[in-house]
Amino acid sequence: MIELRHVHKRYSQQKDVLKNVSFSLEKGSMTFLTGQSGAGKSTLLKLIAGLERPNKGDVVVGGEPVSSLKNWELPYYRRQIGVVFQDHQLIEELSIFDNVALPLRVSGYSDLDIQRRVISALASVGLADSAVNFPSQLSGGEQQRVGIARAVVAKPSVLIADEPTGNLDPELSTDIMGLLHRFSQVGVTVLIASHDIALIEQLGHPILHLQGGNIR
Ligand SMILES: Nc1ncnc2c1ncn2[C@@H]1O[C@H](COP(=O)(O)OP(=O)(O)OP(=O)(O)O)[C@@H](O)[C@H]1O
Repeated sequence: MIELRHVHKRYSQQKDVLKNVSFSLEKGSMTFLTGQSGAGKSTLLKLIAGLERPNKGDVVVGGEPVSSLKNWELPYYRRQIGVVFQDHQLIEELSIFDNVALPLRVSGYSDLDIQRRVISALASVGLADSAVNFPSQLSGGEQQRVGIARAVVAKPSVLIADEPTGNLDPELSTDIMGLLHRFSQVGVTVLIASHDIALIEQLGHPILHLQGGNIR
């Protein structure tokens, strides 16, 4: 489902961030990505999301050669990728409903479709009753759930999360990881960058460790 073949990445004149990285992830798998600060975790996620291009090698997602898509093709490709950030990046002035609806509105979905999908996405993260609230009325863990609802509302085939529990306490972190796992169980391929070694070792999913530009 996600395959990296001999991927190299460097930014401008810097040293290589990723050197000859190859791996593949099955559809419906859940995998963690670890590594020290600066190891290249976010860079690797951005390559999969089509937000950066490799200098060498191929990134293939769902059979699509992402690294060779033309710039005008990338926005269409990105619609199948859900992204969850550490700082959930909700818009304070918009209701929870409107925050989750945003990617659908940008993609031109009908109002009826938006209504149906947003309520279903909020229900999938246990927040169907919070649609009319605003972000500041929710706890940190609930706000992160809204971020996940927004990431899955367009039914992506891939969900990538960059430190999704970085600002949460251990109990809420376990909840969020459990929620992400539920999406993998219905066929979404999930890749999560995390520093939280203790938590991810306890969860028992495969771990890719980035060190010195390679997967160890
Ligand atoms: N847009 C950019 N331009 C130049 N250098 C960059 C850019 N993005 C990242 N880098 C550099 O690439 C390296 C890897 O960064 P990246 O953010 O991928 O690491 P990370 O493992 O996600 O780190 P952290 O855990 O601190 O978020 C770092 O040295 C960083 O400074």
